[in-house]
Amino acid sequence: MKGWLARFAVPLCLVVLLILGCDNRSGGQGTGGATLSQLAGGGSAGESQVGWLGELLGYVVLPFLWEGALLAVQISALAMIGGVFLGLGLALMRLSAHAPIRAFAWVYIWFVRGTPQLLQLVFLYDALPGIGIKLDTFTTAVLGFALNEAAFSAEIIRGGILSVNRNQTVAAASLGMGPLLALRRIILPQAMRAILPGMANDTIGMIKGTSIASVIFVNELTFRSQQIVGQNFKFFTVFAAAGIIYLMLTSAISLAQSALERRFNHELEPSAGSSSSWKRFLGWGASWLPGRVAAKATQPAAANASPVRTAPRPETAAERSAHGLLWREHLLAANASQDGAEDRPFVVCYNVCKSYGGREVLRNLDLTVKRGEVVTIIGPSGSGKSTLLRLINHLEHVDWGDIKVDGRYVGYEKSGATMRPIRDLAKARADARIGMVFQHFNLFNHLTAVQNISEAPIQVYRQDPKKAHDLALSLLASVGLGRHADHLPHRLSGGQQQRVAIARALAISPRLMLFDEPTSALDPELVGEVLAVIRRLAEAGMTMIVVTHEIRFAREVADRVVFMDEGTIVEQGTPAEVLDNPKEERTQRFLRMVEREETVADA
Ligand SMILES: Nc1ncnc2c1ncn2[C@@H]1O[C@H](COP(=O)(O)OP(=O)(O)OP(=O)(O)O)[C@@H](O)[C@H]1O
Repeated sequence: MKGWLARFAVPLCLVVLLILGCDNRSGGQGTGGATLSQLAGGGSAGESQVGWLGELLGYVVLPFLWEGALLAVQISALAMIGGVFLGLGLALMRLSAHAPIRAFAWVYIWFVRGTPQLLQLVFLYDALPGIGIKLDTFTTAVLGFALNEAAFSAEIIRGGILSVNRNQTVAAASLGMGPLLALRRIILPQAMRAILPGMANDTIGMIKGTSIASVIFVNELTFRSQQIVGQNFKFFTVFAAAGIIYLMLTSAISLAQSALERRFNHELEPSAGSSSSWKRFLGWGASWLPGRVAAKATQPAAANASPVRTAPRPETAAERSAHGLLWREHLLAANASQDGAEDRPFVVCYNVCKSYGGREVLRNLDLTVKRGEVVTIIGPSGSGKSTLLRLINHLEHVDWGDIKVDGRYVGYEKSGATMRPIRDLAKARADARIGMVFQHFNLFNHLTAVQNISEAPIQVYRQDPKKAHDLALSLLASVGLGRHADHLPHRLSGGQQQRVAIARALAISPRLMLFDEPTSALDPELVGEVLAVIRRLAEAGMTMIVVTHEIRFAREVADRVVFMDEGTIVEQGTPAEVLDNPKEERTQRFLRMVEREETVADA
């Protein structure tokens, strides 16, 4: 109730005062309104006994004013649509990697935001005929408002896009999504929550701002009010009526905003919260505050859901065998096209160099991985392990050297001694079918577990949605999360999220799986459930490169352990060779340090 009062008491008081003030200032004579036809026809206000409220309502329902309001709405709607599309283009230009494109968008936004809209309208109205373009006043107004809106919405959209974690784009790219697909399916739906309030503000501002179109003789609501006032001099009553009409129009925008915010609230699951847009607008039901919405959202479903941090139910032998079969089937499908090249090294990195801002991160690195081999990479922080994985999947360009997966470059063409990225990098990544699992899971926050998994098969690989959905459900079951199919990522524990991320990578039928410290962001009690899934993948014969700090795990699953330091491979061999009898002093020092840490953790 308090919140309701705080939100609406002040505006309501202002409206009441305005109405009372109108009555007093219009003479307080208790005069009634003129008949509508008199007003519309320009006749003087007739006297009646309906009182000030009746007079005000008379103006509010006046078709002459509503026609003007309709014009204002038409101009705003068309200009808003044009402005948003142009604004999206400008926002993307502002985020472009090419400086001239960024500069062009910046100058446009700077110029349009820095000059009064009134001047822009008058300029368009007077200057365009000078170059042979003659537009009517309505079209000029729509064009003027759209061009102006584009500059403002560009910055709102850019802000929304920037508010989405960059890891979402990286995860989309790793699944073979191109920049536009990732923007449409992953980034914009998440950015909408940040974009909507600003856009609603702009739309409301534009509906009110259409009044300045009267300078080029657009006959909209304010202009029409002025016409009536010019004939009956009832300034306050007529303008108060116009104000009420504006308020009704802008309230409709607020309602639409409320409904859209609900639609794009990825913390709110479909089953949670049933309050309508009206209730939300009025402050009843779910709160406008995201925190409270989220809290409310989780309550009803929580009763049915299992507690988030449960120990995984041990898998039965039958389940294990069924999941093993599913994964083997998956592997066979992915490898079907390969033409008897079993003996060829599957991943070949040769003389790979990578620097960031002059700092060498990988130095002349050579690594080969055989088909079906499990290679774990260990090494101190900053030694370039994650960078190597990102280069193999071409999430980053190599500076020098060669990387081939199954005998092919992933999105490069060779030019002399250097590799040049090709134009359709997304397609190359999709064709390579390299599944990647990240340290911080990078699940798409607005999609449920099952949607996260089926997104790439449907959108990138054009699989039948029903089949993709069924496969996603089986993969979820295979990682022990069958009951969590419809849960959004924030409802899952870290271990569960990571298992969904593994299932998502498996859904693209990968021929190679890259794991980038898959357990290092997890609480110790959740590590086991993720390692169990990776272990089963290894048993199924998946080729894998796993960057990890889990030495015990590396010892258990790896065919080969690679120790990296300062951007190069210091030592590699079987787990027994590298972990039990390391030759290099640097490896020995690292393992002693890890052992100390593990002892402390175990204690
Ligand atoms: N995009 C980037 N821009 C600039 N520097 C980067 C970038 N990515 C990585 N680096 C730097 O490259 C070095 C190697 O990073 P990388 O993440 O590959 O190391 P790592 O061995 O995986 O470390 P950790 O185990 O801590 O994840 C680090 O010093 C890091 O700061």
